[in-house]
Amino acid sequence: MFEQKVLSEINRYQLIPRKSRILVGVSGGPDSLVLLHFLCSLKERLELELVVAHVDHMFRGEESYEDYQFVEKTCQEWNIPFEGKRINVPVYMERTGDSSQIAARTLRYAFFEQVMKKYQLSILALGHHGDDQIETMLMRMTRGASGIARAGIAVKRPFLNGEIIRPFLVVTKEEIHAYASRCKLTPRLDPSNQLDNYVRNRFRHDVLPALKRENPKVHEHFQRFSEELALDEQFLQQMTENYMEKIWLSKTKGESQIDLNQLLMIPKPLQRRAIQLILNYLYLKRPSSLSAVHIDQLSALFFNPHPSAELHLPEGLIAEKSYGTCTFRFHQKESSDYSIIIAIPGETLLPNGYKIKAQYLEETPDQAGNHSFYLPVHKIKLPLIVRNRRNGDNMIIKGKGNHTKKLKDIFINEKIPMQIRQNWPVLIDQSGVIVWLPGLKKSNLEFVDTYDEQSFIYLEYHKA
Ligand SMILES: Nc1ncnc2c1ncn2[C@@H]1O[C@H](COP(=O)(O)OP(=O)(O)OP(=O)(O)O)[C@@H](O)[C@H]1O
Repeated sequence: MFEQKVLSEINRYQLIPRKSRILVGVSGGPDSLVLLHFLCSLKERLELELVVAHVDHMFRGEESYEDYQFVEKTCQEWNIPFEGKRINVPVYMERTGDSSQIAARTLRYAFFEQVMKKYQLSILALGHHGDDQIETMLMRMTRGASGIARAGIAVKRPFLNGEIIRPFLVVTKEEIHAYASRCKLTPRLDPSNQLDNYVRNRFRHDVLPALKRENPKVHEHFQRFSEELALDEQFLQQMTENYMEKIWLSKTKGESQIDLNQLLMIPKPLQRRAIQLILNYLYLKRPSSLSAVHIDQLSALFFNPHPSAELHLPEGLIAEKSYGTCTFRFHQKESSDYSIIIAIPGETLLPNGYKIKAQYLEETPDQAGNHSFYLPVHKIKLPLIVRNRRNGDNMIIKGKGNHTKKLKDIFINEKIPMQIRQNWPVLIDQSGVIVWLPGLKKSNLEFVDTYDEQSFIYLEYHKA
């Protein structure tokens, strides 16, 4: 039974203590409308205080405003305080360059925060369910996530002074729909959920049905895997931290040093995590500019039998190995040559005072101008690297005929002054193919007009 399943999940994780003050995020769709209905049924017994928040992201004109009015009216009928906001997400996307999903999420959570403070609520309840969990985990693993990033959506996690809870992860979409029709609820349906141009929807329509045919309770196994993985990761992280005191020889702002023998002595699965912690410390507030490639490069340096070697990392960080120690220091290069791995997602600062912002996109993008670039992941070999120009550089220009052009000629045609050319960023992939001359010319690798691409990297070039 639906109710029993959800109640035992609530008890198991102690999601809703008696007298909880809860904000329910209600889009008007089946999941969150059923969640609200279900929580209302517990209201008296658990002496709950419920408030509803709804955000109209203004993606679908009047139709999305009808969702707003629907949720507002339902709350009036069910006698629950309602807080709604219409936010022009498309305008925000234009200003920040964020994808529609990231922008909508950021603004929605900001509004949730506001309402929770206003009513002094400590719990935010959301309607994610078991199918969402499977899709999320498959998408993350397909994209190559590692460590804790492979775990799915948490049943409960800290938020503000309280928690976000998701009591429906234990049930499927079908079970929610059955509850809705049993209780004669008439939720709104978001047409974007039916479209096939989001990666998530492709997993939903193509992959999920096959898994459910194999085992209708597959969501329970994914849920268990996610929870076990999160616990294992937490434990391994704690173990790694316990070793760090022995690994660090000195930690100062200018220069830090580690004991390589100590690092190589700890269990192998912890070594990678220790390197991650070292890099997090060295880069202070910049962990987003780090990628798995840097960890690979560092462990290659540490494990290399040669007693001394040097590795140049982003933002001028140099790792210098000498026998049993490795010293890290930041250094401004005298030579004007540079070569930096692009952080995805993240922002990479360039020596010419600009930056490249990169993120993965799930939906099929629109065309971009000269300061942004949509790169289908399957067309290149990661990592992406930005470097200055080298003798003999040439690229295949996007456009009629896809002809090859020397960078030298592009700079001359575009009248770029000599002294600026040397520092101009050139984006290449791992095999050295020139992908983009940011702000100047695009290669033929940019997404053109096919709608069946899997996943994109969206790059933007701005002043830092
Ligand atoms: N516009 C919104 N306003 C308020 N809460 C929202 C909104 N969009 C999503 N939520 C909350 O976040 C949860 C997950 O959102 P998501 O978009 O992944 O699910 P959904 O399939 O649209 O769910 P639903 O069937 O409730 O519309 C929803 O169940 C709901 O609790």
